Amino acid sequence: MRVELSSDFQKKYQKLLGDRSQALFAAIQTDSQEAFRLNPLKPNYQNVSYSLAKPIEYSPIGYFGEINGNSIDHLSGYVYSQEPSAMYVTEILDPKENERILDLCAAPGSKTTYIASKMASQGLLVSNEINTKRAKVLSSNIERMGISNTVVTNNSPKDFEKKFDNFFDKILVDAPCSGEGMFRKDPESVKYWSLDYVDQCANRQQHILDSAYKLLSPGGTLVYSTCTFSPEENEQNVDWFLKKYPDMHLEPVKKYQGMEDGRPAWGNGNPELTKALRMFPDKFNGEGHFMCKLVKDGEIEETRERMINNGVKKDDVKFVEKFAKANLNGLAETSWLKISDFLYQAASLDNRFKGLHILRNGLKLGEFKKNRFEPDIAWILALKPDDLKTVFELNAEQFEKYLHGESIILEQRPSFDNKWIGLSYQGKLFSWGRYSNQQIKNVYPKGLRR
Ligand SMILES: C[S@@+](CC[C@H](N)C(=O)[O-])C[C@H]1O[C@@H](n2cnc3c(N)ncnc32)[C@H](O)[C@@H]1O
Repeated sequence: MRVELSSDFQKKYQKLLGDRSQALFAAIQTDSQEAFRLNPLKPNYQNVSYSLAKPIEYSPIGYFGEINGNSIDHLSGYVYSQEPSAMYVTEILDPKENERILDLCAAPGSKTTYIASKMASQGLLVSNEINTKRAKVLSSNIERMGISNTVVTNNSPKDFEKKFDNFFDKILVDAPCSGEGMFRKDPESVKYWSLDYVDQCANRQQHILDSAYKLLSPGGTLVYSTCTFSPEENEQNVDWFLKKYPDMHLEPVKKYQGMEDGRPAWGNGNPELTKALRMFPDKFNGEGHFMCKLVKDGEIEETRERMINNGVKKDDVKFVEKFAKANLNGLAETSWLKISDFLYQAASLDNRFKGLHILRNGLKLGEFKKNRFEPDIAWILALKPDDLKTVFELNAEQFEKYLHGESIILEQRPSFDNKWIGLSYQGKLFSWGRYSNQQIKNVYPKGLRR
């Protein structure tokens, strides 16, 4: 599909880029780059049905290629579709186990799920999204990838300021932007573009950056990224930020083939801006992006958590222990949290979260029903086959049926008789099944059925 570039856009970039602008406009008319990531949180995570012949050099888990949203690899959270340029943002952030990380503009979750996969279920990741509909998509992507150390919130960045000042070791601001770098991937986005829209985006980004500064610990790292070319939203905003907050400085980032320096001339002549990074699709094998790493002076300080009561009663524990004894090979020590009838393996019991709109705190384990406990899909997606007493491998026909919402009738009496079993296809756990009388009842959530 041809991307209709407006004359304002063309004039602007002819002025900024001179002759090179023609190469950029031509690149915008070519096909976008498809790529995907593997998920190291899963057992045998490289065992996928997609070709790994074209690795992305700057991402140890990234590959060129297209994936199918209905494949078992996708449904079981073994793969995540992400265009290649965007992958480098998380590599720059360099998340580590046991850090406290905030992703302020996180939906639909491609960078957050990458961050979590590098944290190996340790530490705390807060994934925030201001838009409620998008926050729900974020939450379900986090669930699919089997992530347990994340609190998903649906708030404005400002809402965090009072309670989380100087709290986070690392913050990602993957800002809402004018999206010029995504024109060829999403030609519809051209319709929203105007010179005024760029200015509005730049202004909104400054507000988000103001919040991010307050939430960042001394010694902490802030990664700022956009998928747009405009100087106003990139170099000019970074220059504005550095001037407003003199205890912040830019750190250089490694540049691979086709990645370019930020442009001082586009940011009031600030020479530091060469440390930022640009990707233009005429030189780089991915969509248009800008990213940079900003560090706050000082040392990271330990902050004590202020714990809340987890709401779990003695009887609740009994029900869960009974469930685990019948269906699991043990129950790990964990921080439980009960919210109404739902039980979570909490990512955080810190009372700083009080007052925020939380969609998910850690791993949703299940629900207390009358005199019993029923496990949630999120739990199975985070479990490994060895954690379960019974894993039942479906054949292709059974798998299709189960995805449609049908129950599975077994021809013979199986060797197990416990009620809650893990269902796998091609060796990948993707759902619970409820067994009784030679039948596996369908408990695949209605919203996920195909
Ligand atoms: C570029 S997208 C984030 C993409 C995401 N990081 C990912 O990798 O999947 C920017 C997000 O910022 C959100 N947003 C819009 N206005 C915002 C605001 N004022 N403050 C914070 N986030 C905002 C949008 O809803 C959108 O989901």
